[in-house]
Amino acid sequence: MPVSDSIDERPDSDATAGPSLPINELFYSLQGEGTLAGVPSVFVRTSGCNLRCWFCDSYHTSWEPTHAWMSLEEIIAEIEGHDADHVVLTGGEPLLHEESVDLLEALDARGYHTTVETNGTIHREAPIDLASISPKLASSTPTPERDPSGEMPEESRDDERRSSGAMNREDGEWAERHESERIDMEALAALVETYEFQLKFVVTDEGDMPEILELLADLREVADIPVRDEDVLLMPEGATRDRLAETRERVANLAMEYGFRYTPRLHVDLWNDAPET
Ligand SMILES: C[S@@+](CC[C@H](N)C(=O)[O-])C[C@H]1O[C@@H](n2cnc3c(N)ncnc32)[C@H](O)[C@@H]1O
Ligand SMILES: Nc1nc2[nH]cc(C(=O)O)c2c(=O)[nH]1
Ligand code: SF4
Ligand SMILES: [Mg+2]
Repeated sequence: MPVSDSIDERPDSDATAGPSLPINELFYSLQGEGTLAGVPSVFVRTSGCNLRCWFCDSYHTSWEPTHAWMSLEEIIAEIEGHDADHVVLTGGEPLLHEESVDLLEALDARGYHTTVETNGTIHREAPIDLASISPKLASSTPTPERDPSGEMPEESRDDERRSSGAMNREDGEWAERHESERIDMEALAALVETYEFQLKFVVTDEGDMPEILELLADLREVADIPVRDEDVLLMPEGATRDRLAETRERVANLAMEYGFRYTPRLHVDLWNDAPET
């Protein structure tokens, strides 16, 4: 299935109105993750993703995408309505959309610092100040066992999802495609070579570590710039406070053991899984 199938077409009436993007939410918050954690930022969340992580905390951009089409002018006007000089472009997978490049160029021209949150499978040339890359490990694959009635915390269950056509993790429909697309070493190397970057791995337990080490070894082999251990961040898996309470100390200990950084999920600590946070 082509990636664009997960997103409805741009409305005809917008065809002459210049570039637009499918926007799931746009809000002001603190950067919750990574080296810029705590920095007041405007978040622009595009809809649509080429992957389907079973744990995705942005379900309505991946498994069941919803959005409003917004022109770049409308997006920029909303961003300028907030008193921030950092913008985080996220998703879904924001680099699926070539119009994300237009948006980043417009933001750069206005002097904003831009972070792009990406799964690392797509490289585009754009004025990106920080590429926040989160390559997906095998433990993200939506196998039939990893479904909301299993490992997901109770409060993230959503009966509506089950009755909707999009709720197809149980039959493993996406497992194969996710598994084959989740790592693109060429795109990953191009991203780290082009941009200031951080590699932010979602970790549940020790079982994730061999794959991280292997991926880093492969990347260091092909990339023509150094990838330092301090560029590598371990982030506990958890879309809710309750789930993070189970994972974060274990992941913090793994960061110390392996000499990588730990990143909290400040927004989850502060606001749990509330939208627009
Ligand atoms: C929703 S994703 C959007 C950007 C891009 N698709 C990606 O995966 O990097 C934003 C960030 O949330 C992380 N994330 C998503 N669900 C998570 C969860 N349940 N626990 C921890 N991190 C999660 C992703 O790994 C990524 O770093
Ligand atoms: N506060 C806050 N910080 C974030 N950093 C990355 C996020 C994302 O979803 O990409 C995110 C988010 O959703 N909220
Ligand atoms: S790659 Fe990002 S947006 Fe896509 S399903 Fe995974 S966590 Fe969600
Ligand atoms: Mg988020």
